Amino acid sequence: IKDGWFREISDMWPGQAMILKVNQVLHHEKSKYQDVLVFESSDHGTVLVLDNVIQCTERDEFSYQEMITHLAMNSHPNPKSVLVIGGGDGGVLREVVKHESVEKAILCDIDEAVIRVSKKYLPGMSIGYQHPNVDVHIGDGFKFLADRKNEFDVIITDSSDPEGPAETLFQKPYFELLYGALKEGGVITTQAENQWLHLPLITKLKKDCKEVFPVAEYSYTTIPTYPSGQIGFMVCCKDANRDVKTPLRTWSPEEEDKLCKYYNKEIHKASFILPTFARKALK
Ligand SMILES: NCCCN[C@H]1CC[C@H](N)CC1
Repeated sequence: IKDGWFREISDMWPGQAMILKVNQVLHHEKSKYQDVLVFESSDHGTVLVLDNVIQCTERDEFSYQEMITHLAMNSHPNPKSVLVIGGGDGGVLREVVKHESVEKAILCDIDEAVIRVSKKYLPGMSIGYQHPNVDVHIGDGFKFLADRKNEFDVIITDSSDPEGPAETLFQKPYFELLYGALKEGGVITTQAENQWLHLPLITKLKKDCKEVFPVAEYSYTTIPTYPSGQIGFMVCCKDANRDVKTPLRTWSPEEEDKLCKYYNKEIHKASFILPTFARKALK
């Protein structure tokens, strides 16, 4: 932070940077895995930063948390057991428990510091931890999945970027673990980066997913404070006949307005419509 501004400079988005005005730093520590920073911004609420990369801001986190969750949950007929890998801020859990069908939701994040700090400084997201059907596991998602077979209806990988603790969550062996941990008809979503910045990575990601899952589609949402203002998801299903681009289950318009600020059944479908340059690369 210099002259009251935070700059998100990284070689993952060369030559550009999001810059946010800082009112005050609330917390800063070196955890076992990464640098953890929380600051009060002038216009985006409280901001969580890991290794100098913006993870979420109170102003726009709902876009990402709702889409990565409901794209998966509404592509499953009756999701009862759900696993979140990463997601330490609690926002995805908050979205998962909006579905009454959920009997058990487990969150597995490698870094206890992110959970501890989110509970203290991000109450609007960490509210997800308060639900009675939620269990928290501190550990490497890769190891957690290794001995879980045929257990989950939905697995959401809410990860940071490939540079850092989440590196293995973008590789094919991880998708094979996900496949094994899913029950029949299971659905996954993963954080799948930005089509303007990471198209080669997304192309490889989709190729790897298609070698493991019969259905694998890229979807994206708009989110002002992520690099280039949007982020994508890989949506995969074990059932070759499942059309993940159309929600299987929908809330009524009134319920949609009550439950979500971004996700709705139209944007579920629209999120898979890609610009030609991305559609060609991801064919
Ligand atoms: N629950 C928030 C997870 C954060 N997701 C990522 C953070 C880093 C970004 N460059 C990409 C999304």
